[in-house]
Amino acid sequence: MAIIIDGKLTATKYNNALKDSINEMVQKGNRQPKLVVIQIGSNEASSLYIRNKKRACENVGILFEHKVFEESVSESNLLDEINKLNNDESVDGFLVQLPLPKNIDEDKIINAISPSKDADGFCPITLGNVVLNKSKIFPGTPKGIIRLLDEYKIDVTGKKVVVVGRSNIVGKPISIMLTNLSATVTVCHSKTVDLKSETCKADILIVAIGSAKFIKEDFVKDGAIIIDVGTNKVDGKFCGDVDFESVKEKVSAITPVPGGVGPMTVNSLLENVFTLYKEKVGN
Ligand SMILES: Nc1nc(=O)c2c([nH]1)NC[C@@H]1CN(c3ccc(C(=O)N[C@@H](CCC(=O)O)C(=O)O)cc3)C=[N+]21
Repeated sequence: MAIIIDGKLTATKYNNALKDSINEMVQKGNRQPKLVVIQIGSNEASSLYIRNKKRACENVGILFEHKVFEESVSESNLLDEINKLNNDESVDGFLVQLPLPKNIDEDKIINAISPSKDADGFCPITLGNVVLNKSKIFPGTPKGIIRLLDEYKIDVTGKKVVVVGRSNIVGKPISIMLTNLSATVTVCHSKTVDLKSETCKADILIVAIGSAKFIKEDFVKDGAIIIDVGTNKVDGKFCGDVDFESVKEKVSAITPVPGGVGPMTVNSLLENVFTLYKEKVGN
């Protein structure tokens, strides 16, 4: 039976350490850090994730503001709001919850976020610095995955890592961050010719495609480590991109859904806010 990599426990541990660091800053007379989350429309999954972010912020002592816009909001109104937040000194970081309505250009919105306020780590300057291995801010899910591997003493140096999915927020940045950590990384996607032959070579398999239980036992190598980024809802219950029941006897370690990567994503967001905050208030 595989080791279950406990993201919930690990996130709680890091959140508690962060809470202490924030407390220390406030004891020294600094203001509290502040995060603003912009939501457009009322997508059910987004509302749930935002609730989790809010709860986590309140637990560690980060002020949280939730700004909700109608589904019909114009791109220019949204850009005005982003501009206001870029210039609001009481705000350390903000993010625009994805996905956005079809009439809004996601690139344009993310591009408008100042790198000094980029809590998600999605803006082009931040991602450029990630590529160059000189960033202090990282996209939440990739950062959370690397922390989780570290917590479980899984050294990636020289390991064969296969990433399935090439999104801007998970697949691409995690493949670059692991390359910077000296892993040998293969990125697979919908046009990969023989996916199974690639995933079966992985010492560490990271799956971020958003397709419920897509990876079955015949896609994994004996003893592999599986990181499941998927958060799919099936019959009202969360499940990952990996068929947990199918692979669990074959692999050496696996992240569950829920309770795996998700809570680490939220912890990383809070860490990013604290990093941005320290750059503003000093140490
Ligand atoms: N601008 C932006 N930034 C994001 O960081 C962002 C986004 N858009 N759009 C959607 C994805 C998805 N995401 C998750 C956050 C928390 C959980 C999470 O807390 N998951 C729990 C399950 C939920 C629960 O049980 O409460 C878990 O896996 O244990 C999952 C996924 C952030 N995302």
